[in-house]
Amino acid sequence: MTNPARPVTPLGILAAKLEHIVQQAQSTSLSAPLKQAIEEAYHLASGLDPYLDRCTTPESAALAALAQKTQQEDWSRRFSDGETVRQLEQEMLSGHLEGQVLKMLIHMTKAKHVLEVGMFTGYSALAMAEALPEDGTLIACEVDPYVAAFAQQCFQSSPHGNKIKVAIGPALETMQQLADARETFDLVFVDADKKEYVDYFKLLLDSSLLTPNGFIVVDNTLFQGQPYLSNTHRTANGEAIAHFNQLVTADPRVEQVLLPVRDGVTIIRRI
Ligand SMILES: C[S@@+](CC[C@H](N)C(=O)[O-])C[C@H]1O[C@@H](n2cnc3c(N)ncnc32)[C@H](O)[C@@H]1O
Repeated sequence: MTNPARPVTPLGILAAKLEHIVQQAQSTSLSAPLKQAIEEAYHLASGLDPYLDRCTTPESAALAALAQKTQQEDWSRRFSDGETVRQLEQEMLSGHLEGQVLKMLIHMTKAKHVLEVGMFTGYSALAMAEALPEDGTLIACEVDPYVAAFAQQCFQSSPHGNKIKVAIGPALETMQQLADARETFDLVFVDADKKEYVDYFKLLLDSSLLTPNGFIVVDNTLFQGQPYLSNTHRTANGEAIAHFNQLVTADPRVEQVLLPVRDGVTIIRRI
């Protein structure tokens, strides 16, 4: 049994709101041109994601299977039964478009050593591993042992799974241990606790974890639109991302671009 994912991106939320408005507008006395304009706005918003998917190289069979397995899992039950340490949800998975963006970034930068901060069921980790050379490595930080085991099982069915090493524990501790061990990474993908994003960023820039020409790629930097909406609409995570975005923008050590891919992806380069 699969459950439909709820919209968690600015575009997905906009499309869902417009769908609701289209339905409400049917039973009102709005003029026909206004009803048509509302419907056109809905199609403009709701058609984009499926079109991006269709125009993007399909995901591998291993990634498709991992996504399906994630969708079929009863995450609320796992949490209430005490199997996961926090409430996880299928919407955490990055997915086809973002996975392909990450793969392209690995190819374009010729990264060989990658660090992932926040793995969940391993979709982005496996997508990046698929783009790494045979001797490439990826260390994935994940605090939840249940989901770490879930991901490791999925990695076994891919020829690229052996490039991935999972570090179970709080990401900041793992990152500090890696820094102390003088490990370095060409690309770091940040996708764990939104309230810790500032700390991940500071540690990456203040240590030698990032190679001199390395890149930091950060997920959810549009956080459902909350950073650019009035702060009365912000959750604690939305507030944390708004603060993170401000901090990065003001940091003279880096240049960055925020791309409206899924829930926002920021690419950061140390200058
Ligand atoms: C949004 S999900 C990651 C999604 C994944 N990158 C993907 O693309 O499918 C965030 C993950 O970070 C983990 N996490 C949250 N806080 C963490 C922390 N302090 N240290 C390590 N992992 C953490 C959560 O357990 C969750 O699995």
